[in-house]
Amino acid sequence: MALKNEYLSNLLETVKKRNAAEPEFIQAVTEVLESLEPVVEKRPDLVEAGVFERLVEPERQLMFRVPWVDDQGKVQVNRGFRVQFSSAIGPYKGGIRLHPSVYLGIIKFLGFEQVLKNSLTTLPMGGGKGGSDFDPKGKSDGEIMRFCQSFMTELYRHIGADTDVPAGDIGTGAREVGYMYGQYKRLANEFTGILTGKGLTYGGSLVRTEATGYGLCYFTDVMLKANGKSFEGQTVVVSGSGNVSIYAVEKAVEMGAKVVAMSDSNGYIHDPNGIDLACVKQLKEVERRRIKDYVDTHPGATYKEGSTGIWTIPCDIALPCATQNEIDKASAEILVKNGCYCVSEGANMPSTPEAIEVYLANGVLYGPAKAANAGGVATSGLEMSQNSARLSWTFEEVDQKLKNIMHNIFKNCDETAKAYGMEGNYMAGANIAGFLKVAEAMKAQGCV
Ligand SMILES: NC(=O)C1=CN([C@@H]2O[C@H](COP(=O)(O)OP(=O)(O)OC[C@H]3O[C@@H](n4cnc5c(N)ncnc54)[C@H](OP(=O)(O)O)[C@@H]3O)[C@@H](O)[C@H]2O)C=CC1
Ligand SMILES: O=C(O)CCC(=O)C(=O)O
Repeated sequence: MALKNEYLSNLLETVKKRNAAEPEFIQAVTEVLESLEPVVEKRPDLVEAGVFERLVEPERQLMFRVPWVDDQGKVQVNRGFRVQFSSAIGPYKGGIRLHPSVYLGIIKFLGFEQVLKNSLTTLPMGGGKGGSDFDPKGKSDGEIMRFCQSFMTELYRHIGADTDVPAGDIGTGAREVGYMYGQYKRLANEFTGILTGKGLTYGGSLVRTEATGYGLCYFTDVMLKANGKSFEGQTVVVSGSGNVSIYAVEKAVEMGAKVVAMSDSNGYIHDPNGIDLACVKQLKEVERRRIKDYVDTHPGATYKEGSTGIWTIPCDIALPCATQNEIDKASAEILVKNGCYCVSEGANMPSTPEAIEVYLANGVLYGPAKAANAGGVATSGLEMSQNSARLSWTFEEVDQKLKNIMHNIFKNCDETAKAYGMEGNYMAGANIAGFLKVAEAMKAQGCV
């Protein structure tokens, strides 16, 4: 879809020129600017205040050397990033991705998405993202610890409980957060909530581990019900087998669905009897093995190489929970042909623009990532509140708050889409609603 509004079209051209080598960032900005066309018509005051130009330029981008020593005594050097995108509505907030594909463009697209996502949660959090091209796969515990300590040795001077609060993302789980927290504490000589996703023994929140996957299902459930459907008795495919995927499967099954497939970056398993989640948890969370090992103990299941083949498995509901652009146009068409009527995104930007066009053209219920996967960062916000108040809420308390937040996000996306004449287009609703809160704050705070 080409931008019709000349002002936004010119702005997008500038973004493309300035960030020419960052296709993921351009993709994320293009989608949002397309959704914001009706806002430009209605809100000339925001154009006057230069909000749109400022929204697409990060407040600060940090890049740094991360030297560490491997188990052979050899010095290794990785590149670290933190993009502090927007502090309009609160301290920068967003995860840290450790994956060999990480470069500035990936961190910028994730930081940009995070600004609008965090706004949708209604909690006071700005947007940021960090990471490194470090590959945790195959590394020993000692190597992971030395890397995390070195990463934090530079990052610590840029973050703080009221400045910037990182968390986990791909490749960064409880173990990595623990090592980073320990190093921060040692360098800063203070025990404050500068990271979320912490262990329960040192300031973490109950439900944070489950939050993104559970939140995805709470959002999807309310979206389905608003359209006369539910998870009950439905066949579901969930890509990935990491943190988001595992807890999305757990909650979808609890809500009555049958999940028949999961994947990792090497391939996917299909278990027509329903995935045995206890086995996946043991393989992935405890033993850190590959998903293909599942079939060794489940003869009724099959394994195939190549992660995108998972979308050829017939399903009613697809929950992409692995990585960006994992569903392209061809995969989206296969999903629709096989009867899939709902795609709800646990991963960040897992659908290409062409795939989204296929969903919208075929009336697929589409839950966009920045709304559907906001439960993780929302619960991080709840962890920050508990840390500030120096108390801990029960599992039930946090879970209920998470559920309320996800239901409100859906309501906000739904009502905003209707108000702008795009009923049922939750992507437009999410982009506009997320933007408006940030935009009002930016306007109120002047040209900064
Ligand atoms: N953790 C959180 O709270 C939140 C995460 N997200 C998003 O959810 C997604 C998953 O994150 P999370 O579960 O935390 O990460 P994990 O590292 O726990 O798991 C990632 C999963 O995705 C797979 N994967 C990663 N890269 C690729 C790739 N290029 N192709 C195919 N599969 C891949 C991994 O397989 P393998 O093991 O082979 O690499 C693994 O199964 C990401 O997009 C993340 O940004 C969004 C909101 C919050
Ligand atoms: O919990 C957080 O702060 C970050 C979660 C995250 O990285 C995301 O929402 O993509």
